[in-house]
Amino acid sequence: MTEQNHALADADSFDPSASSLAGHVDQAVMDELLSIRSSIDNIDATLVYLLAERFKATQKVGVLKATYKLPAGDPGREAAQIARLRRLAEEAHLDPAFAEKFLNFIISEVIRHHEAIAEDHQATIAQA
Ligand SMILES: O=C(O)C(=O)C[C@]1(C(=O)O)C=C[C@@H](O)C=C1
Repeated sequence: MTEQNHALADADSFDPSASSLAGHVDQAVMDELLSIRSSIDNIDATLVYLLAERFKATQKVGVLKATYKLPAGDPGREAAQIARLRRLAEEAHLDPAFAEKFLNFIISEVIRHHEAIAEDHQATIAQA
């Protein structure tokens, strides 16, 4: 999404019928598109809630790891989880390469958070 589109799509004023196609396609086609998009809207909202819950859990892991000076990353856990999610993706007819890329993207952000938590923890200890 471009900066300009981002400004237009303010979360508080979400217009489910917003579209650059408005006025350019047949109304019946537009109605069908909007009907499908209502499911996409629910799924995207669910994804945000799911990710928020996941980051709440990994935040706790970050604090635990910082407290006990454990490394941010756990390659053994990552490999096991990636293999599992690739299998689940195949069963669900989702591209397993995409599932792996998506998980790696999330995990790299989690590791960044873990490192920041560990730095804060060390700074707090140094001050005491
Ligand atoms: O389970 C952990 O140890 C985590 O830190 C969480 C998590 C993840 O986001 O799934 C992140 C980093 C690790 O490399 C492995 C897994």
